[in-house]
Amino acid sequence: MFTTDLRHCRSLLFLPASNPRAIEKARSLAADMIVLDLEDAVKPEDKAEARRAAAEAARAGFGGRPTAIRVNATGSEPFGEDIVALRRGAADYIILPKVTDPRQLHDAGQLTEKPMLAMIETAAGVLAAPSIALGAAALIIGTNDLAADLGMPAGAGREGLSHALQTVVLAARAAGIAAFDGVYNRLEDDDGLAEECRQGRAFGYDGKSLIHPSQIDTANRLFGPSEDEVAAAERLIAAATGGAERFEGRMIETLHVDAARSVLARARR
Ligand SMILES: CC(C)(COP(=O)(O)OP(=O)(O)OC[C@H]1O[C@@H](n2cnc3c(N)ncnc32)[C@H](O)[C@@H]1OP(=O)(O)O)[C@@H](O)C(=O)NCCC(=O)NCCSC(=O)C[C@H](O)C(=O)O
Ligand SMILES: [Mg+2]
Repeated sequence: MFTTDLRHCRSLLFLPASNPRAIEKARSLAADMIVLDLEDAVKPEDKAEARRAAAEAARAGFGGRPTAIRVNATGSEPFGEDIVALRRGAADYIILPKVTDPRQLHDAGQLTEKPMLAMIETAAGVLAAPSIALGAAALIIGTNDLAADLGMPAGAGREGLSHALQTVVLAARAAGIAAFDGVYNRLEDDDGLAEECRQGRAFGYDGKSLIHPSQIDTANRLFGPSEDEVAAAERLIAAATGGAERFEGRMIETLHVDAARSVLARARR
């Protein structure tokens, strides 16, 4: 299931690899990527068993959907065992958390054959994002850790993260890779989740990290092109004759035709 183009992924469902019920449940869920977590969702005493369970779950697969394993951060005690144990396993991707320097990806790459997604979760990571992106298959912003690293008070909202949110997308696009938004923690606030998905998409993110099955439909709907967008793209392509021209009261050029074709390609996937 390996592909280097992850821009079609709208929903990345994280689950603790130490939770067998969640693993079982994930097999029937419509997330575009399943992420088995070994890092912050797993207690220290459960790390070894979670590593074993993640390898087994990836081997069994998730109905052909891409599977990633988030290992513990480089420099942490379990990191070495994680990366070595999983290097030839069945997971399609490794997710490296708290990347602050491109050398971490390079060094981890000596220990695994898997393509790696890098999580940007600290001020240092944001500032190094353009060079980190050059060695990654995608970037994921870790908004919880980042808010903590920046010293933002609990419940501060995302305004203070806007520079980082934009920087991560810029870095990903400059490197030609996908960018994924962070998680939304409030499990029972569907409107808040939808608002954050719309905001993430407006920033240019391809999809969102998720923590609960109830969040999948919203992310898939809001990160995929809507029916209105598809219809508008079809009208634009049918009307365009090349060069600058008037279309439905606005100026369009070749780049708008290319963008409309991308919308249709994304809708097809
Ligand atoms: C957040 C949770 C701890 C909530 O758990 P709980 O209240 O027990 O959930 P429910 O009772 O509503 O669950 C109903 C059923 O759904 C299954 N379930 C729950 N979550 C998941 C999931 N993520 N994937 C698959 N299935 C899931 C339950 O097993 C129930 O099934 P059943 O028993 O058969 O009915 C919990 O949702 C959870 O653990 N979520 C994931 C947490 C996680 O992975 N965290 C790491 C990623 S967060 C991140 O990356 C932050 C980043 O690092 C940053 O810094 O920002
Ligand atoms: Mg984190």
